[in-house]
Amino acid sequence: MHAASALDSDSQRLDNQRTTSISPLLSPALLRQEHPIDAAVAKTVAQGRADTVDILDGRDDRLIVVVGPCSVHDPVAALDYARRLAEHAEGLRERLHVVMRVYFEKPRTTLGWKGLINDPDLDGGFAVNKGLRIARRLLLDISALGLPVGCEFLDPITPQFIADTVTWGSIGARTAASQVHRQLCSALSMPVGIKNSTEGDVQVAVDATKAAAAGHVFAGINADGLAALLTTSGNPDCHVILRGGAGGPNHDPASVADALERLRAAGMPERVIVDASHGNSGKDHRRQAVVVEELADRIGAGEPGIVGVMLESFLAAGRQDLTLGRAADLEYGRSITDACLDWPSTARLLDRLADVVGRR
Ligand SMILES: O=C[C@H](O)[C@H](O)COP(=O)(O)O
Ligand SMILES: C=C(OP(=O)(O)O)C(=O)O
Repeated sequence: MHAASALDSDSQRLDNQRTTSISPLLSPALLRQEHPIDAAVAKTVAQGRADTVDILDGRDDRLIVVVGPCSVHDPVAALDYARRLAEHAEGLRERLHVVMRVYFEKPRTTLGWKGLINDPDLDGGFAVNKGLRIARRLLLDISALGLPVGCEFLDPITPQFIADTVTWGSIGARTAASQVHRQLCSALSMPVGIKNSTEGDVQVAVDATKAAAAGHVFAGINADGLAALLTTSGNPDCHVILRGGAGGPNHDPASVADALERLRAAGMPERVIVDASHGNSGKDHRRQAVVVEELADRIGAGEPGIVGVMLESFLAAGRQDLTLGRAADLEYGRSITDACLDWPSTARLLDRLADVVGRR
C-alpha cells in the first residue's frame, strides 16, 4: 500500500510535465449518432469508392479529378463551392469522376493554423469537439449533393469520426514515410492516394502503398473512443500522388514513367494521380492551369498510367493571410492556406480534361 502510493506520487511528478490540460473528446459513436449517414449519402460514398477503384484498376477509363480548396475554413463557402462543382461535374460524369477536396487537417511545414477540426473558430481556441461536428456535418451535406468527398487523414484518431462519409483519402507529403499513417491506410475502407515527399522522393510513396497493402496490428481507438488494438487486412487501393518537391516538378513524362517503373519493381499496380499544385506549381495557382493543359495534351495522346489529376481550387483566386481571432475580416471564398484557382478557371479546366478523355 505504502509502495503503491509512493509510486503514484512519483509518477505524478514525472508525468504530464508539458501537458497543460487534458479535456474530454466526444466519442465517434456519439458524433455518428448526432449526424447519421442516410441511405442517399451511403450510396454516394459506396458508388464513389467503387468507381474510384474501377478507374485505378483500369476497368473504367474515366479520369479521377480531385478538386477543391486547399483547406476548408468557412463551411458556408465550401458548400457554395460544392453546389457549383456538383452541378458542373454532373454534366461531365461520363468522362470525369470528380471528387471534392474537403480537407480539414493541415500538416504545416513549421507552424500555422492546422485546419477546421483543430481550430474551427480560427482564433486559437482549439474547440476540437465543435470542429469534428462541423466537419462531419459538412461531409454529409456535400455528399448529399451526390458529390463524393476526399479528405487528407493526418491525426490517426480522426478517421473514426468521419471516415464512413469519405470516398477517397489522402496521406500527405509530410507523413508518407510514417509507419503510423501506413498502418492507418491499411485499415481505411476507401482508396487512398499517398504523396511523394516534400523533398521529391517518390520511392517513399511507392513503399507506403506496399506497406499499406499488408495487414497490421496497431493501437487506435474504437467507436466508443476507447483505446483498442486494431487488426487490419490491408488496403489494395492505395496509389501514388506525384506532387513535385524541393527539386522541382515531377509531372513531366519522364518522372511519370519513373514512378510507374518504381511501382512495377515493387510489384504494385502502375498508376498515379498527378497533383497540379504544390511542388508541381511552385505554389503559384496560375501554374496549375499550365500543368493541367500539359497533362490534358498527354492524356489525350494516350500516355499510360495517369489515372487522375488533383487541383487546388476555391471560389476566388489566390490566397489570403489569416490573423487568428479576425476571421470576420477574411474575404469570402479565398483560401487561407495554399493559393487556389478560382471557380471559372476550374470549370474551364474540368471541361478541357473531359474533352481529352472523350477523345482518347
Ligand atoms: O497543402 C497545404 C500546404 O502546402 C501544407 O499544409 C503546408 O503548408 P505550409 O508550408 O504553409 O505550412
Ligand atoms: C498538404 C497537402 O499537400 P502536400 O502533402 O503535398 O504538401 C495537400 O494536398 O493539402
